[in-house]
Amino acid sequence: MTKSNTAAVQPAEPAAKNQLFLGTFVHSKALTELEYLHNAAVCVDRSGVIVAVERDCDEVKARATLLPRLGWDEAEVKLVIAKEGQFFFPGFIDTHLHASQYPNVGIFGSSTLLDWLNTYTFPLEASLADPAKARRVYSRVIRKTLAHGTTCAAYYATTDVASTNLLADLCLAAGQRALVGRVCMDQLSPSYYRDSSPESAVAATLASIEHIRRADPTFTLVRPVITPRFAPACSFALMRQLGELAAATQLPVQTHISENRREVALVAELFPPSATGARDASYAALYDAAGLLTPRTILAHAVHLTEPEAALLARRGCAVSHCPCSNSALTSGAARVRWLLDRGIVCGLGTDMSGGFSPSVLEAARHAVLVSRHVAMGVAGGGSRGGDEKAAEKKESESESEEEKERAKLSVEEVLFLATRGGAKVVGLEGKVGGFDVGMEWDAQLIGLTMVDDAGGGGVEDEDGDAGNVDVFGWESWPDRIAKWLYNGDDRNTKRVWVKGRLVHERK
Ligand SMILES: Nc1nc2[nH]cnc2c(=O)[nH]1
Ligand SMILES: [Zn+2]
Repeated sequence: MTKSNTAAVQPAEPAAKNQLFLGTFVHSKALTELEYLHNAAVCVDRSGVIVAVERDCDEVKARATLLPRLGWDEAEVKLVIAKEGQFFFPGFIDTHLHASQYPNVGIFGSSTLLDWLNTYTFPLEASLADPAKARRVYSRVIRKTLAHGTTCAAYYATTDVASTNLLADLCLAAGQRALVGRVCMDQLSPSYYRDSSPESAVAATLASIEHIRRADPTFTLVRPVITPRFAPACSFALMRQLGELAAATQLPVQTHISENRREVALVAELFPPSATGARDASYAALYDAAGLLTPRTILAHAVHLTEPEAALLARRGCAVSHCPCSNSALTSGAARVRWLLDRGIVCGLGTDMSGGFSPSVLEAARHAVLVSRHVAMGVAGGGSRGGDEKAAEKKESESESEEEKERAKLSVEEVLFLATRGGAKVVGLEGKVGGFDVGMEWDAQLIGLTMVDDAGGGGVEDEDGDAGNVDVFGWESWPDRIAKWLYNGDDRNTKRVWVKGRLVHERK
């Protein structure tokens, strides 16, 4: 068994004190609805669990009635107040990103998926077998994503077990919730970056699972995730063995599906149903034949799925990670999120660094809005479809009513749902994170927007000269403020971030 190059790091300590948060809280109530709690109080106990949500409650009232009701000694309570222009929002959940590709963010030229992997991605990932480099990269990606409000991330590491384990250790130490996957791939990649057999890939996966189990025995913060890279890079024997491992361990699975048209064609060519027993030559049927479609499976992209494939995913209870920045950057196509949701498929958002060019889920959310507009405009295909298909699609989109096209558009509320509660469901944490309900854990961010003062300045927010892009003049409604944040916000607006009640990032 491969040893980690670090001693196991203990899980992050919970917050030392009970905490009282006061101010405005905004979270998703449903897919299309944000709830605004003004002058509210949220109490979070030492274990990081929300034990009370009280409306119309200022500090005086909280001290007089709320804290005594909870039996909390007020001297022992840490108080956090959102100021004017600030609000608490659930932490973001990035349902798909490659920690190992972080150094390449923004570097993709005009490549598309298959040449991008060979040119940019495999060499970088392979180089992270160097423990010092892995530590530098992984420490940075955790700090960077936390600074953007990502409280939970579904990470791909690399094929290297020691550095995969290090990523898990570093997440625990930093207090970031994470799914950490050791990447499996035994074909069609360079010889310097490939598992030598299905058995060695499974053994390496088990080694990483056992390491994470030792480091966080209850998987409270960090969980292993079984990670076949994608079908073209895995033999059917490997996919099947990983499917069996998923069944035996009940662990989550993450992989990619139908991202790019050439990839889809390659899958059909590499895996004829006669060789796999799949019901047809589709990508989804192949994964199903391997036992990889489970209610704990996260499938990134799903851009080019067919109707029967979507029905199969829905039947198996799989979730989709929509990665709009990546799909646009690599010219993969425009995923039809409304279409997926209409078919009962759970969706969340992924940055897919470094196919995606940004570590920010907020960026992914605004691109999800824009990509949905492209779907509405009938430019869903992208990539390399043939003439006949294009013509068929044109006809189809012309026959859709204006109303139907309009439905493809995602709203501000919807993409923020996908970034929080939707993502929580994708990673198996529904009811635990993603909102501010009693019984959920305090994974949250304090967002600050710049309140423009009478002289047209940015008040105290401007003191450091780096207050961000979001100016609020005071006449905006709360939905207007949220829209301004969605379209113009960045990490400068993310003032503080908590995971399970523990402060894990503070913008100085
Ligand atoms: N976007 C993306 N797609 C993939 N398909 C297989 N590997 C990858 C990857 O690293 N990124
Ligand atoms: Zn990916």
